[in-house]
Amino acid sequence: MKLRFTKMQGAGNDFVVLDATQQPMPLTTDQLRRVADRRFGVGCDQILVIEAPSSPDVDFGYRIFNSDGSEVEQCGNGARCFVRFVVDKGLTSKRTIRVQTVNALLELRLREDGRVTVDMGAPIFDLPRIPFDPRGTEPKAEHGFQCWPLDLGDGMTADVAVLSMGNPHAVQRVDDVDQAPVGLVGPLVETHEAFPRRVNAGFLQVLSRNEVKLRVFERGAGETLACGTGACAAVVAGIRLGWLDEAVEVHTRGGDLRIEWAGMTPGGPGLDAPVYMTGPAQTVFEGEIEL
Ligand SMILES: N[C@@H](CCC[C@H](N)C(=O)O)C(=O)O
Repeated sequence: MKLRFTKMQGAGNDFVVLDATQQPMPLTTDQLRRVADRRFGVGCDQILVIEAPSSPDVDFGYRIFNSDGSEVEQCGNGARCFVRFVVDKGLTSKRTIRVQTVNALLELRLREDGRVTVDMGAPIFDLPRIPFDPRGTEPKAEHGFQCWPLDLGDGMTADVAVLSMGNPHAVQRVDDVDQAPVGLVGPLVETHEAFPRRVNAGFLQVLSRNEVKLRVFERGAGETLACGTGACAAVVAGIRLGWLDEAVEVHTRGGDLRIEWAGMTPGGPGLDAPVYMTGPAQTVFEGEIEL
């Protein structure tokens, strides 16, 4: 089977985008892994499949697969590439687009400057919905929000704030993100037994109340140059813990993202406020692969 694809990137988080709006594209886990493989395939962190809408309330369906072939609920950088793709391919003339993921409805807006703003919806703090099972551990509370001490074995521990942006995140604060042992600690957090569906592990360095550096060891993909939902989760956690203000520039290894959340703003909408993410989205090349 020949598969036409578009290679895209958003802040260095890279994607193979497949247009399944005309006909379904049911790829097996092995085929997804092959496409994502950087030596034997095209190479990417995630595969995005764009589908016809399942209801009149949305413009498109959108499925996301990690490079290990697992299907996931949400992908922030991917959502921005999604908009660029459907606009550039002429699949829509709209500039505000509604898409259905496996568990959420997203609203995406292509801006005049070419960047994309995504309404990522409200963060989820309810532990079973993340899902996170503290297994009897007591949390440490700061400003009414909690960090959970995870035992990582061999004398290692990590204090993580846990939340979902549609997909699960565990965020830990570090003094210097460039020196943080992301490759060692990331997989231990990702597969920790407290997270029954694994988790994305974020490492957050706070530079000021409006500026942070972030690295994320992603569930099912390893460390990526940027993670959009990871940036949303890290900023929301930082705001809830009293470290950050409402609008934050997030510097990742692949580029910058702007995250805004008014969930703790006095007189604001409260914890159900949506998170807004703005950042770049670019096509890199197009091609065909024989599977
Ligand atoms: N790169 C993404 C997140 C992709 C999914 C994630 N690895 C998961 O398993 O939840 C982003 O930009 O949000």
